[in-house]
Amino acid sequence: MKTLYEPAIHFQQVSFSVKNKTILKSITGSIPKGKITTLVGPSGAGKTTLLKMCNGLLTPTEGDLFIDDQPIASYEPTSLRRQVGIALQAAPMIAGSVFHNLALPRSLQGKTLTEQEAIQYLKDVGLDESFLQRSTTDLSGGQRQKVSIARTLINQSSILLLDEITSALDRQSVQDIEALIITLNKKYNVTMIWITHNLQQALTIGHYTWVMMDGELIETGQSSLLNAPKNPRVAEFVKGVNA
Ligand SMILES: Nc1ncnc2c1ncn2[C@@H]1O[C@H](COP(=O)(O)OP(=O)(O)OP(=O)(O)O)[C@@H](O)[C@H]1O
Repeated sequence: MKTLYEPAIHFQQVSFSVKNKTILKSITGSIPKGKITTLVGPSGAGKTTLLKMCNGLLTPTEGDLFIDDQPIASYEPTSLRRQVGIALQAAPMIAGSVFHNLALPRSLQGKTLTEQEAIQYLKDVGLDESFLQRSTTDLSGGQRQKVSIARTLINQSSILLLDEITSALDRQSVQDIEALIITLNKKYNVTMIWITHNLQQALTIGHYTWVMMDGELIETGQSSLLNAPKNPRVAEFVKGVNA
């Protein structure tokens, strides 16, 4: 398939069914390399299921998925998880210090993270070195999300999956995380897929947007498509959200 941009991820007629229920229906499309693609659609549309395909947490029941032009099945699972990082709304952490959590991805590979490196990663996400020894249980929601994002940087992932990472945050923290994601995208050229229910966020943060409905990919294009959708199903969805 010819695309105008280099794809980081390509879905070729990807379907996913579980217990006779079809959750994803023949998804075909490409996620552009180095850009932010926002993924929107009503609750239950299949957004998280699609995201989980991208780092091997779920496997298509039909169709093919390619990362950097290679079939996803050809990747060794742990190296795939390193290459494709994920940050979730709940920003799950293990009990202990921020440093302990940052060092975890390295220690899983039998490697160490120095304090100096950890401080640099904290700086990348706008936290100073005093956070290094803080307990993760004492962090605010926004700070937790920043640590969770810093943890994904440690693997130097080329693709980052973001699932509703600002949904539980106050307005200031939402703005901080949005600015952080834009900065990191530019600095490290990371391909990002960001699921959001906030259409304004999808529009302003995304370079590109995918719209899903009932397990189908019903529209893709530059995020400005959300301003004046030509597809009547997208128009109805946007109108419903903004009502
Ligand atoms: N393991 C499973 N078994 C059965 N049904 C599932 C399973 N996983 C997901 N589903 C169903 O598939 C549909 C899509 O779920 P998914 O979480 O991908 O949607 P979503 O668009 O991310 O929704 P939301 O915006 O509410 O998070 C939903 O109807 C969900 O209940």
